[in-house]
Amino acid sequence: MKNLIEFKEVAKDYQIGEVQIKALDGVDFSISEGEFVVILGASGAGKSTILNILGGMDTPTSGQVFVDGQEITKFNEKKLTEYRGEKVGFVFQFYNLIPNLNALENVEFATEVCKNHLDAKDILDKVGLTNRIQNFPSQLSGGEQQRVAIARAVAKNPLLLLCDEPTGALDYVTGKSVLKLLQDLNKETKKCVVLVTHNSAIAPMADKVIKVKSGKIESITINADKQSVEGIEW
Ligand SMILES: Nc1ncnc2c1ncn2[C@@H]1O[C@H](COP(=O)(O)OP(=O)(O)OP(=O)(O)O)[C@@H](O)[C@H]1O
Repeated sequence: MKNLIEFKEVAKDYQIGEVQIKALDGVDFSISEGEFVVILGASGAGKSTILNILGGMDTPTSGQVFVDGQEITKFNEKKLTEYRGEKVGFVFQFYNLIPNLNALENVEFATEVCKNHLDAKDILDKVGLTNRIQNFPSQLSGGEQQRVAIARAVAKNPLLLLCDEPTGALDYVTGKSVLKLLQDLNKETKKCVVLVTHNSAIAPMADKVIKVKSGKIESITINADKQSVEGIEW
């Protein structure tokens, strides 16, 4: 299958006073169209830095990143803003919904600027929130808020769905149902999902597992027989 994403020798350094932190150090990997990828590693390994660079929210110190044939590391601010707006859907640990907009308005607000967006109501149906679209975030459970956040990301009809610890604030059962939703959406829409986590137990649900350690790639594994989330226990 065609490569959708390529990281080539990507490095990210932070200078804090006298100390240089190598958040990423020569990171190479590729991701194919439609893949469900889990980026796994301990706290501080560099997972979020990879995701932020891939999402155009951060830029590397050196190296190249290609997405869909374009070198995003050559993009200026304007092109990066377009890229973030049109091509990338984000799902974060703490949902980041707008408190004074209801579920439907949260999704519509995000899709307003996207040319190829999908119908907000249809997507909220798909994530199981048909009867909750008028609710404000404070009137929704954590799991429901994360479903709204996923709907908001998916409704943009992006090229990639990037998820940073999407179940980090949820209990086991709710977290599992959110992972199942992401797995189902990946299967149905064939959109590439990249999910960052420290939970190695969920690795079997991925097509590809990229392990990160101290800013370097420790291993890249292809799961020949990936599993449905329902069949995984942790
Ligand atoms: N803005 C920053 N300034 C200085 N150091 C940073 C900055 N952002 C990240 N780092 C450092 O870079 C390294 C990688 O951080 P990163 O957030 O990517 O790790 P992570 O694997 O996502 O960790 P976690 O699971 O705890 O979120 C860490 O040592 C972190 O302290």
